[in-house]
Amino acid sequence: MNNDKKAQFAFGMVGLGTMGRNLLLNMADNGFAVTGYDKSEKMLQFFEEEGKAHNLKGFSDIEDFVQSLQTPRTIILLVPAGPIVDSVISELQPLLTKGDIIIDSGNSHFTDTSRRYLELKDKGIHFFGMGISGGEEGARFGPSMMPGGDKQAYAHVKEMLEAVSAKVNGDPCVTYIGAGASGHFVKMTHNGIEYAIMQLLAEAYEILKNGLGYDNNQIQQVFEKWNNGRLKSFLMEITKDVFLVKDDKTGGFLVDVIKDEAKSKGTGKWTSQVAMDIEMPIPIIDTAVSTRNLSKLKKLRVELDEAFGDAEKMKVSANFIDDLEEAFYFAMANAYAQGMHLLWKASIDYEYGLNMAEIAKIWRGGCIIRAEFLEDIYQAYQKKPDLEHLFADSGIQQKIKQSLKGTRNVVSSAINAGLAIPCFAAALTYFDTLKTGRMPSNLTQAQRDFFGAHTFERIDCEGIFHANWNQKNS
Ligand SMILES: NC(=O)C1=CN([C@@H]2O[C@H](COP(=O)(O)OP(=O)(O)OC[C@H]3O[C@@H](n4cnc5c(N)ncnc54)[C@H](OP(=O)(O)O)[C@@H]3O)[C@@H](O)[C@H]2O)C=CC1
Ligand SMILES: O=C(CO)[C@H](O)[C@H](O)COP(=O)(O)O
Repeated sequence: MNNDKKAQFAFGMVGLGTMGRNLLLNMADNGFAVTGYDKSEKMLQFFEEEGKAHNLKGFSDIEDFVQSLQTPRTIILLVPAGPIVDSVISELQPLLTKGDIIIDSGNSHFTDTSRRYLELKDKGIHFFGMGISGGEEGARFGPSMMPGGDKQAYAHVKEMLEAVSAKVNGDPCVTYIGAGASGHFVKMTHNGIEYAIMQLLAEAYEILKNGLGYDNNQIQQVFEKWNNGRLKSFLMEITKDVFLVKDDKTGGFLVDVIKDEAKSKGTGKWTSQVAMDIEMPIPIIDTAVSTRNLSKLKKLRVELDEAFGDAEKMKVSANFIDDLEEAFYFAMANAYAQGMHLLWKASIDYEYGLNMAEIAKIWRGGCIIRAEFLEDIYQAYQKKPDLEHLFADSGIQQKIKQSLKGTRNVVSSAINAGLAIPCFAAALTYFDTLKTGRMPSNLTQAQRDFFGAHTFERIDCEGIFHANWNQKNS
């Protein structure tokens, strides 16, 4: 796109909160003339602060906003997910022209996106569900973006999205994800992985603090060291920095005065719900969601803490921190593997046609789950694009094998001490189950047939069987 074309106002933003405001400025910085609309007074404030310095226009009337844009218009929505998205679309729709594009970049549920995609397709409007990740900073200086929708319409937005996205080795952290709601499905899964990694970091903190008795400075140093190695990631980086921040009110560390109840907006829960629907096991993500819910049971936890007593200090060997690094690597790898496995299955079930290597590639930069390990994931799926599970890759297998001893030591030591490490434990039990050639599920099948005549299959011949299990007295 030449500069004259970029200077034509064809891109608009609805919602100028944390994400919309920053993405709009990012687009303007990249030479795109952009128009913003927000129903609140934020709009006027925003354009007073930023309007003069950039190629920006702002409107508080939605009709003026739409009319200010040249066709085909591209309108990005960064408003809260849910009914507000529907209400904005119904306000916009009569004002639009066939061929215009709406991109919903909020964290919408992918089933809402499928519905909106079909409703707008009927009206000649291209609808993209585009996950965006990177928070405030990412939106401003380079997020990772996951657009799904009409492939031909993508050509209209490709250059702009590539320009504003984060870059890794010069490659943009955005790609066409696939048909329909695939963009939002992939973003939802990204957030599921985000929940899992955040919980693993919290459990590492628990082990260091309550298992080993480390103070915040020592904990900070461990995370800092890890962030200089193979565990390097955005979440590790911000976590190490959390332990540096002092509280103005008490003079102590801020982290120590934060209430231990973790909130959530729902994307992690959706990941688990969908995984159950399509029968894909993602127990680390499920456990991370449940653990946030457990954290909310503060009153009950305090009561039971008094009844059952504290965890013990861990009795550990000299190289325990190295074991913990291995355990973190192992559990983190399992969390990414489960997320990728979910995407692999969703791609088949929903006919998304996902390119797993490309997804790993655009997650290497800009997004919340960006991590050194994504380079390994990218390489594995590049080598074998239809890889069912990350652990079927021989390179990954080597690394997992090397981290197993330390993982078993950490998980068993923590469990023996009575420390809660639900996601580390879920990672290990998931792995141990996945590598079990013959599970005890034959017994489950026998029980189902016993009480409900649900039938079973045999290992020695084809067919469906039912047995008379009431033979004890015969
Ligand atoms: N914050 C983050 O780190 C990330 C957020 N997201 C997703 O992006 C979306 C936006 O998030 P975020 O920017 O944080 O949210 P904010 O609440 O900061 O911003 C949303 C903006 O939309 C405005 N708005 C609400 N209703 C309307 C309407 N009917 N017409 C026009 N404007 C409206 C709000 O105005 P008012 O405040 O007056 O209601 C507000 O200015 C959400 O879906 C979120 O889940 C995705 C990735 C990261
Ligand atoms: O999408 C995001 C990052 O990728 C958001 O920050 C996300 O909404 C955070 O989720 P939650 O509030 O449930 O922790």
